[in-house]
Amino acid sequence: MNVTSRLMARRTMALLPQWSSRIFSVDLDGAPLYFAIQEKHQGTEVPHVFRRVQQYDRCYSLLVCSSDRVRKAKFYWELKDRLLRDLPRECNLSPMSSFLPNVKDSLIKGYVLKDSSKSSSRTEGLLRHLIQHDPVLVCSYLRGEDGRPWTQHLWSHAEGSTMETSNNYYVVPSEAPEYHPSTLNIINSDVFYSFREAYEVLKKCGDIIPEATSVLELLSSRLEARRKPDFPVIVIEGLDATGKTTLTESLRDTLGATLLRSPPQCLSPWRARFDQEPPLIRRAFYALGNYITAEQIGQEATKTPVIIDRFWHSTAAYAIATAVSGSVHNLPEEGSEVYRWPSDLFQPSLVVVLNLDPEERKRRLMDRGQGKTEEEQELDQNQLFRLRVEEAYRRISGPACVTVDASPSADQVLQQVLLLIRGKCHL
Ligand SMILES: Nc1ncnc2c1ncn2[C@@H]1O[C@H](COP(=O)(O)OP(=O)(O)OP(=O)(O)O)[C@@H](O)[C@H]1O
Ligand SMILES: Nc1ccn([C@@H]2O[C@H](COP(=O)(O)O)[C@@H](O)[C@H]2O)c(=O)n1
Repeated sequence: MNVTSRLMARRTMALLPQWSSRIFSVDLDGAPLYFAIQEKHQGTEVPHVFRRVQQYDRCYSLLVCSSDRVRKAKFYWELKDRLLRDLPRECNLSPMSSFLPNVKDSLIKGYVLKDSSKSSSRTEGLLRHLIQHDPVLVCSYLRGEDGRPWTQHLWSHAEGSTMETSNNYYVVPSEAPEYHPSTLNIINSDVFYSFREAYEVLKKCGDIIPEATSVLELLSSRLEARRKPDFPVIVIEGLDATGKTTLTESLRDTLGATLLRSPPQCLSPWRARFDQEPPLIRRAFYALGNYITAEQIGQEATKTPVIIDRFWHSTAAYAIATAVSGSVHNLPEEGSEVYRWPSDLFQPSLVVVLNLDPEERKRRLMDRGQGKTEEEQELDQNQLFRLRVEEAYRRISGPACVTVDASPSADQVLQQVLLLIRGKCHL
């Protein structure tokens, strides 16, 4: 190793402080399996994940690292498609992450790549290209010989050539952490707790997503002084096809109220565009939508009661449920700061969540027969995702939601919600 190469290798390591304190998590068949690394060879136990990849000839990991969080999010979002397109057919990808246990914002995402193609040249050529041009750290994993454990080798690149670091790390089993790793980065990456945080993300996107600038222009006049509304403000929440539109329109007519929604109408031209973006950008867009709706509430609630079709609960619950995989036990625990209401966002007088049996919801979706967003399809197909969204709704606090059974007739649901409104809001 010459001096430049040594420097490059050190710089690569510096990108990941406390490399050997990190835990690595690989999602195989939806369940995370953990391993750690050690500088010294102790014991011979092979982590479960490496027993599962034995049949592959070669194994690599790619972790996306960049201090520019917009670039990092975009690159990670596009990486999977790129790998699936360019890698040999015999390669298999699984989501992977690395984190410092219980350290917020320490999560780094990536993939484990298992390769059983005849030759390593195509895969390694692609990996070399990636570390030269993109914010990615590559490691290869080698099966130990003579009873020695697997080793991890970090790749670095200098002066036109790629090399593996000479100091190897031994791969060892690790306990599952107390909290699911994806909960570490939710705050201000998936859920935004202030106008400023969400605004900053869209501002940084301006040069790569021109639509972000148009959205920001709509926001420039916001943040007028907030005053307590004269009339009650009631939010109706629930999964798609639970009856929100039907109920909010009936409430509007019965109460002589103004009906608003989040995201507001003025964001419609850009919604489909932001739905294609990675969670960091997509969620910032929806978060800002709530602030625009809050502005409209401020104006309307001086004149009439206001009914809102979706608001903050939707933004936070879907974002949390998407960030975390697997069962509801992987969600941040009840009472976690992840479920708190943003301190600068208007708080409605009442939030009602419509709850519906999954089979009846499916029936209503079929009857309606409209196209579905990817997230709606996911809700349909993935019952764990649906359970996570419902549980996240329930855990959000300040204001908490009141659950109403949406299975009776539309009129019965309306009467039930009117009772709640009259009890809580003295209408
Ligand atoms: N209480 C009810 N009983 C039976 N059918 C209902 C009831 N409420 C609504 N529906 C029907 O279910 C379908 C979905 O209702 P609606 O569009 O109001 O749901 P939604 O929650 O607004 O959906 P989305 O979030 O996807 O817009 C519609 O066809 C509607 O007529
Ligand atoms: N305040 C909101 C409203 C919606 N979302 C996201 O949109 C999807 C559901 O919207 P529908 O128009 O289909 O009802 C859902 O996937 C949410 O992610 C949001 O984030 N915030």
